[in-house]
Parts: sequence; C-alpha cells; structure tokens
Amino acid sequence: MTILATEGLTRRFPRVTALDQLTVTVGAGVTGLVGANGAGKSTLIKILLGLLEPSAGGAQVLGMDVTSRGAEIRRVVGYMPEHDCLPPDLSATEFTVHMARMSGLPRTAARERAADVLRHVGLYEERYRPMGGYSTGMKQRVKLAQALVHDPRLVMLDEPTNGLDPQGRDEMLGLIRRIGSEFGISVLVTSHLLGELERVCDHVIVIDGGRLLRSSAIGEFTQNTETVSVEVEEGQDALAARLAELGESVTPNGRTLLVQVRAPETFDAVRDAVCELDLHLIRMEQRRQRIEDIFREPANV
Ligand SMILES: Nc1ncnc2c1ncn2[C@@H]1O[C@H](COP(=O)(O)OP(=O)(O)OP(=O)(O)O)[C@@H](O)[C@H]1O
Repeated sequence: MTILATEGLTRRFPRVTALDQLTVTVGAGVTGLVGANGAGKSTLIKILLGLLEPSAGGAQVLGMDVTSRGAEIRRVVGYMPEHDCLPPDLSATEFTVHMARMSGLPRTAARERAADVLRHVGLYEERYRPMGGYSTGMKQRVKLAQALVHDPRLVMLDEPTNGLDPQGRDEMLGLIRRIGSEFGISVLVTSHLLGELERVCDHVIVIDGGRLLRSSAIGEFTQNTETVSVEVEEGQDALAARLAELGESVTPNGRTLLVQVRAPETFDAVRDAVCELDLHLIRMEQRRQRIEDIFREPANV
C-alpha cells in the first residue's frame, strides 16, 4: 500500500533549492527520512502536509494531492514539528484537549482521547502542570501526543529525538516503534542520525541537498556495512589472524579491529577467539553506520 509518493518534487527558495526533482514512494510502516541539516527534510514534510507549495512536480499523501487537498490530508495525518511550539502557561492536558477539539472531536471525546494519548506517551500527574516548567523530554512527549490525538492514519515526526539525552532518546524511539506496531499508524520520522532510525524503521530514505540519495528497506542498509569494533590490550595481530582463520572479515583500524558482522555468530566468534588467546578485551561495540558512510557508497535507488 502506498502511503505517500512524490514525483519530480522541487521547491526553490530565493537562495537555495531545498528539494530538487525528488521522486520517492513510501509504503505502510515506519519510514525514516535521513539527511544532514538543511537537506530538505522539513521542507518535504511541510509540502506533504499541504502547508507549502511545490515549485514543480507533485506529491500525494494517502492518495490525496497535496496542492488541492491539504486540509483533508491534515485531518488524517498527525504532525510533530521540530521546533518548540507549546504555550508555556497551558498544561499538557489543556493543550492536547484543545488540539483534539480543533480536529473536530466533541468535548467529552476530546478529553478522553487526550487522557489516553498522554498516558500512552508516558505523561501522568505532570500533565496538569503548566508546560513552561517541563523538561525537553516532556515537551517532546506532548508534541507527540498532540500529533496522535485525532487518531491519524499517518504521523510525520520532525526530529523527535532532538535535544534528548540517551535515555530520553531510547524512550522516544520505543514510543515510535509502538505507534507503528501496536496502533498500526504509519510513521514518517526524520533524523540526521541514521544509527538511531535503524532501530525503529522498516524503510529509510536518505536525502542530500534536496536530492534522493537512497531509498531502501532497513535490512539493505545494515547487511553489508555493519561492523563490530574490537579493542584488546595486547595481541591485536593474533586476534586478527585467529578471526581470519574462522572465516571472519577483519580490518585493522588503529588500535581496534573492525570485524564485519555477517551473522549473529560473528559476535560469538570474537568472544571465543579472545578467550582462546587469553586476551584482555577492552571494548567491543557495534558501529553505527552514519550518513557520511552512505554518501561514500554508490547510490542504490
Ligand atoms: N522559508 C524558507 N525560506 C528560505 N529558505 C528556506 C526556507 N525554509 C527552508 N529553507 C532552506 O532550504 C534548505 C532546506 O531546509 P529544511 O529546513 O527543509 O532542511 P532540514 O533537512 O529539515 O534541516 P534542519 O534539520 O536543519 O531543519 C535549507 O538550506 C534552508 O535554509
């Protein structure tokens, strides 16, 4: 099922072309939109919501044309903006009920639905306090709740992990995964970090300078490129030789060895080789692929 599609989508601003002939199709599930700052992610979302006009080309969301049916699209699509947009004097409950009412829900249904989504995103007693005193994590949760309050078929989340500490990031990524799996709502989520989207997305689109760099199922991103870096106190050469004997692909990289992960057994092989050679393991960590790595690969679109 196609959730959204763009065709030659272009948006020019006076000094920059934010989107340049972008043609891409997104299916149901959780899709990551990755690109460096200024790549055109927010511009794409605004066009998809019918809030900004394309300069050329077109796009459809849930089968509706973005230039002629923006209001209808916004009725069935939730949007979590990147920047802070919460009135500091209102509580999360007041704000979310208001957003539900704006979407057309009757008063009682709006209250019930707001309570449900705020609980779902993990805001409990705090939801009655003014939002001005909230932490970044709490504000991000309210922004997510208001995107879900009208029971949309698709939500667009613009940099939802921005400003969060590692634990807050993990919690937000967990929530995003649940929106997709438990509630069956499709998600388009942007980030400048591919590594974090890898954990929650079914599909990833990478854009750079407004152009499509790559659009693939998440497995295709990680398959060939996932590596584990291994650092031992001494005996790096012996370890490399032993792993090569075991059929692993190993590349020395300064004080560490980069071992390509061909299957989960690769981790066992590293552990066993370290034990066998009686080495002192300092660190073993999975390397996250970064956007820069993709820029170095040939496009596969
Ligand atoms: N209203 C505007 N007027 C002029 N230029 C704009 C406008 N909106 C965006 N741009 C420019 O278009 C380019 C793409 O911006 P956009 O906000 O879509 O990028 P982004 O990938 O979302 O990055 P970020 O995460 O930094 O917001 C940037 O060069 C930006 O300066």
